[in-house]
Amino acid sequence: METIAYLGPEGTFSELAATAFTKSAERFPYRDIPSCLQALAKKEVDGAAVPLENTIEGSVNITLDHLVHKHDLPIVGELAIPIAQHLLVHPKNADQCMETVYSHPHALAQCHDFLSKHLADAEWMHASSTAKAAQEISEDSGLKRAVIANRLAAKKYGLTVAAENIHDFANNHTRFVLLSTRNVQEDTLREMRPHVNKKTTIVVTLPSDYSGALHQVLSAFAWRKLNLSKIESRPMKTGIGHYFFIIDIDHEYDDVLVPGALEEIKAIGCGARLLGSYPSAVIHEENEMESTV
Ligand SMILES: O=C(O)C(=O)C[C@]1(C(=O)O)C=C[C@@H](O)C=C1
Repeated sequence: METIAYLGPEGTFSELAATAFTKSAERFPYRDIPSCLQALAKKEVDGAAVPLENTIEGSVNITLDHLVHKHDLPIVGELAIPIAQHLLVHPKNADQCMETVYSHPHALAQCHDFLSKHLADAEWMHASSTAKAAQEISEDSGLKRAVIANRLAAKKYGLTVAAENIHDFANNHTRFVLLSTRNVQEDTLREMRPHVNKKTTIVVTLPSDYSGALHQVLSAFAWRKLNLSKIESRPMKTGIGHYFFIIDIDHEYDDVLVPGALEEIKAIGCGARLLGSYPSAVIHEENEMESTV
């Protein structure tokens, strides 16, 4: 893989994840997650690293929905990285009282307890990414804004860390997926961490709302002893009560078991689409991450 898209600007968690997936690829920042996926679909880049799920906040719906409704971009790798959130200020404002806290909505949500306790009177304002918030306050000390972002953004934009590790739960991780239309699985496997598992992600739609439909789908996995690590319903966007299911299977797409389960699901009238079968790894500690400064 030579080029990889990520949610920019430089210094986001997405850039940290893109670097952890592949150090050799040239990284290209995009303004939002749909633009990263669009860039890959239009072949402006070979890959895209996008967030899928956070320990505290749950699924990143914009990624899930665009992967299901708008594109056919295979997942070729998955990496969960530690998310340490810090409160950053412009060095000229180190001793000032801040009127606003600015960050990506997920970062603000991950620090809700801290904000309620220490910055309850400030306005909590959304930015397109943690690093975008950091970049903006670095350019104007008159803003009287604190941001929530990572240490990389603090270094990149010359900001002072006013409070460290302000996320509400210690084990804060975000799962990122690497998408690519190229067959890069072997490369990513080699570059990824030693503890690599194989996973398969599928999307299932039910033919109509009848009793036991989901039970029938799940039994196709149960009797094959295929463990599911996640099942989540999301709206089809066609009407209230219409859902699709994203299912993560703790197994590679082999010759027999997973294809057999998908055929069985289709035979009972459900839709089943493969989003990818890929290596999956976890980076537990922040000091295991490569810095990109
Ligand atoms: O704003 C960033 O730094 C991002 O990479 C986005 C994002 C997200 O979408 O959840 C990624 C990881 C963290 O959970 C916080 C924000």
